[in-house]
Order: sequence, then structure tokens, then C-alpha cells
Amino acid sequence: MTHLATAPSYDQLPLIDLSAADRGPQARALLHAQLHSAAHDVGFFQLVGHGVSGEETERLVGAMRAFFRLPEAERLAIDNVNSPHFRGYTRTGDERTGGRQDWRDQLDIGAERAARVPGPGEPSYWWLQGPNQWPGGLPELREAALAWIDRLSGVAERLLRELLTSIGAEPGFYDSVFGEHAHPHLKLVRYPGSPGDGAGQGVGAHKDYGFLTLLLQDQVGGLQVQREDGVFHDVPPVEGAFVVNLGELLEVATNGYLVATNHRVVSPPGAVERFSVPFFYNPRLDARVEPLVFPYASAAPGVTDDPGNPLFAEYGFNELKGKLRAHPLVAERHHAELLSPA
Ligand SMILES: O=C(O)CCC(=O)C(=O)O
Ligand SMILES: [Fe+2]
Repeated sequence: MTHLATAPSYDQLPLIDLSAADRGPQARALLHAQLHSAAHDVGFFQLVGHGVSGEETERLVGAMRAFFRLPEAERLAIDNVNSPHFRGYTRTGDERTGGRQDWRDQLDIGAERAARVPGPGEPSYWWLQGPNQWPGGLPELREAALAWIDRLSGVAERLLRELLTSIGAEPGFYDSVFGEHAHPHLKLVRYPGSPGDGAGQGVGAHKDYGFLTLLLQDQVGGLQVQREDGVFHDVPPVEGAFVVNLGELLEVATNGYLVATNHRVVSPPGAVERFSVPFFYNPRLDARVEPLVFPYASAAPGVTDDPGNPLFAEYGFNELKGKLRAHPLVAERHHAELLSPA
């Protein structure tokens, strides 16, 4: 891969058109060159040509807005503190990132499966599997959210295959860690304006735990990504595009050739609300991510060494690490035995 010696532009992220994969060998080769560069150099890009229609998006966004309009008591009836599986509603102020309070409320939704309580000697991450909590009287929310998980799993699967191809790997290298036991995750998120504490931490700087995140954001803005210069740069909303970022497992898989990028959300000003829907394309909880075989492996710098954030190749442990950190009330109520002594 040759890189032109121009200074990177920080005003916009690379724009990737997934539909180019179906427009003949030349268009596909250009797509691969762009994807390779976006994933290797930035770890973040805007995705268009993904095939998800405006109507599908409207259905999800409409149901999300209806959820956040419910009286607080109805949202709190499905508080995630009730769920040892970290599913349900987190009220504003109950979530932590980087040890500090985030200023957003959200509904966490995963694949709809029966609880699997880990038996003696079984990995504790099986706690992450379990039923969702749904609000009463809003059946369209369940329908739209589960449809979105299916739909975006398909888009992410296609994107991952093109991404692996773009760096010279077998497109199906990780097929076996997904499949019907994959562990996708969806958040419906509201940032209810500024907390007025001067910190403006909508959500603090973090990396996502899995392979790929496909984020739908509204037109308010506030998402920022840490670029090569170390500075957090705004990610201006692009109508109809998903913001895609690489998660920690792709960093582990490629020994740091691809990077999971730090990102955060600055609270909207005053009483302005911002809505977003991150979709996390995650493998099975018990998937152990094997090192990717690809021609740039020898050029890989190794994974980020941060004692405060160890990266686990066995996916369930990587997600559990994050959930225990982000949701201390759930952790203390249901999983005190998993918390390391302070
Ligand atoms: O709301 C956003 O724009 C980003 C949210 C995010 O990064 C996350 O929940 O992991
Ligand atoms: Fe994130």
C-alpha cells in the first residue's frame, strides 16, 4: 500500500461507499484501497451505499423517540439494575466512562435469548446472555430494534468481508466466530443537553469492545474521534451515513495493524437533545479471536498496552470488562464477586 505524502484532513472522515463492491473490479479495487487506508490510518469512517433505507431508519428512530417520551416511571420499570445481563434502561447519571459520570440515558438491547447462568468453572461472561427488558405498550420498539439488529448484522458482515479483503486476508477468516450465536448489541441513546458542570461528558473517551460499530447519529453533532495528532476532532453528521469505527477485537486480531480508535461525545449545549443509535457487531461470547493471517502481519506494531484497559482475545471477557466498568450499580447488585477489590 502506498501512501501519498499529503497531510491528513481532519475536517471530515473518509467516506466509504459499500455499494462499490458490486460495481465491477475497478470500483471494487478502489473501494479496497480506500477501506485499507481508512481502517489502518484512521480507524473511523463514514459509510454510505449500505442499502438501509430511509423508511427502515425512520421506523427505528420513531420508536426510539416514543420510548424517550414515555413517563420516567415507565422507563425506570425496565431499569437495567433489575437485570444481571446488563439489559434495559440506564437513567442519566448512572453510567461511568473513564471513572466519571456520563450524561446520557439509554436502552441496552441484545440478541433475544434465554439467560445462561454460568455454572461452577464456567466463564463469568455468560451473564451477558439473557432476555431484554421491553417497555409495556410499545410493541413497535421491540420489532424495530430486533429488525435493526438483523439488518445491521448483515451490513456489518458484508463490510467486514470487504475490509478483510482490502488488507489481503481471506474474507471469511472470522466467519466461524459469528453465525447464529453471535452477540450483537444495540443502544438507543439520548444526550439530554448539558449537565452544567463544565465537563460536558456526554460519554467519556473509550474504545468499543468488538469488531465493528455502525453508528446512526442525528444532525446535532458532538461525536469526536481522536486522530493521529492525538487531538479529538469533531465528526460532523452526514445525512444517510453510518459512522463506522473499529473495535478492540480487530486491533487484537491484526496485532495493532488496525486500531480501535478512542472516541467520545461532548454534551449538546443547553437543553438541546441529541439522539444516537450505536450498533455493535460482536462475535460469540466464547469466541477466541485468532491472529489474522494477512500480508501486513509483520508490519503490525502490537496492540495498545494500557494497564487500565487490558484487551482480551476471548470476546466475552472483553465485553464483561467494559460492562462492569460502565454500570457500577448493576455490577454491585448482581456481580459483586466479579469486582476486584479497590
Ligand atoms: O452516541 C454516539 O455518538 C457514540 C456513542 C458511543 O460511542 C458508544 O456508546 O459506544
Ligand atoms: Fe463507542
